Amino acid sequence: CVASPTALATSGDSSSSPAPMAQSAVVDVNPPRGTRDFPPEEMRLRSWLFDNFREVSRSMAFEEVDFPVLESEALFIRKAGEEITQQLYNFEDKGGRRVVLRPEITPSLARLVIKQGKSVSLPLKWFTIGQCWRYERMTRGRRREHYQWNMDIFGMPKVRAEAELIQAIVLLFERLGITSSDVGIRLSSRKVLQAVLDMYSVPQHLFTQVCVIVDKLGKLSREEIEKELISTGLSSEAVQGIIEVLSLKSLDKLEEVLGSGVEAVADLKKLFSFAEQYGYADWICFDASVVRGLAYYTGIVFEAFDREGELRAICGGGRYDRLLSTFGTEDVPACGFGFGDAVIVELLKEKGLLPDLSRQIDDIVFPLDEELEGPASSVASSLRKKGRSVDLVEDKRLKWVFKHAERINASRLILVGKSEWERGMVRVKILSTREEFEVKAGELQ
Ligand SMILES: CC(=O)Nc1cnc2ccccc2c1
Repeated sequence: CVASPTALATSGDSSSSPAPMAQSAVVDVNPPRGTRDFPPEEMRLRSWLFDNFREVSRSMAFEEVDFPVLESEALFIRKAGEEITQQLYNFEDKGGRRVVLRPEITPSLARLVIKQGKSVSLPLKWFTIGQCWRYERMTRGRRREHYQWNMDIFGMPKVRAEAELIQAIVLLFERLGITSSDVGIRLSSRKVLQAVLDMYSVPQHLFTQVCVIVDKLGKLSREEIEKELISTGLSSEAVQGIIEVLSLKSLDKLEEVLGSGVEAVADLKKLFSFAEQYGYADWICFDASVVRGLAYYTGIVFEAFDREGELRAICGGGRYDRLLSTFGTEDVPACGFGFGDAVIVELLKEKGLLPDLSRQIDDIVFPLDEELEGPASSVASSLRKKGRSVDLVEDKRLKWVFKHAERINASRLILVGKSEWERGMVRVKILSTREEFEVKAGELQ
């Protein structure tokens, strides 16, 4: 049966306060659970943040790309037990296709690289800012969508790619006023874990599962981690060996344990020497416990965190040299990061670094009476063609117009009055100096 209007009005979650009980019910005006609206003020902050993402991407000579938010589910079916693949926002469309709202962007990037195949020359440096989704059980009450800035390099096998991506992250933080005493970037390599598993002759097929489990260090207790590792079939020596190596915080100690000439150590040393040359050495530190939670990473991995507070991950990424072969084609070395829109804003709030983003309009054009609405249109139109932002206001009292001018921080008020217009003039009021004068309408700019 069709829900009665009252049922409609009261449906939805408790946080959506239903409109007062009118005869015909109002739909639930809140967005779906876990999603956000962006009214003008929030949208100005989001645009400011995204413009900074874009500016850094431009300065690094990355090209912008984009993809559908809707993707085939097949792109995200992975067996490593990652949280992200256990919370797919998936469904069957009307054509019976298994589709998802994408939980991340890297697989779409890889899909496009494969699709473009031989027609693109490597290396590719691509970026995008896109909405990602997850379907969490109501319990957690966490957000089900966020926007991510992704920067990825395809076809650059050496550590230069990681060095470039870390510079992009540091440039972004510096643009926002965040310093290396606010935020650090922890880095390591999954080849460290690979070397440890080899030491204990752990079969290769367990590698990604072990990575996903070890990534929970800091979220789960050490006992829980050990239990999960044992349950994948690791010997307790291997488990102890892993935990011991992952607690290392110095490259030299790592070299002692793994032996010299290990690829992981060479890569990381190279990256640290690059960091000196780029000038971001004081932002980064080696931390063997960094593995990141995505199954496809194969090499260096990194994440930025706030040095105070609960050490939240602000962004993270790494090398994924073998993702394309999981889609059935030959591998292209790749490296990238994702930078979410939520934690960074929390951090900026805590640091008092949120910018003042009030509205800023150049001109208000206001006809002083109805018969001047036509002339006011031509005045507004010619100013707009000259690139001015113009708010054309009518049917208001002058008192309201002055208040409105203040609210939107207009620079000028252009009054179109009968006597002036008959002489081909308009009255201009500069709102900052209160200066007022007449100008020939045709000469206004
Ligand atoms: C802090 C936050 O909103 N995180 C968040 C929110 N939505 C997501 C959706 C997909 C993947 C990761 C996500 C992460």
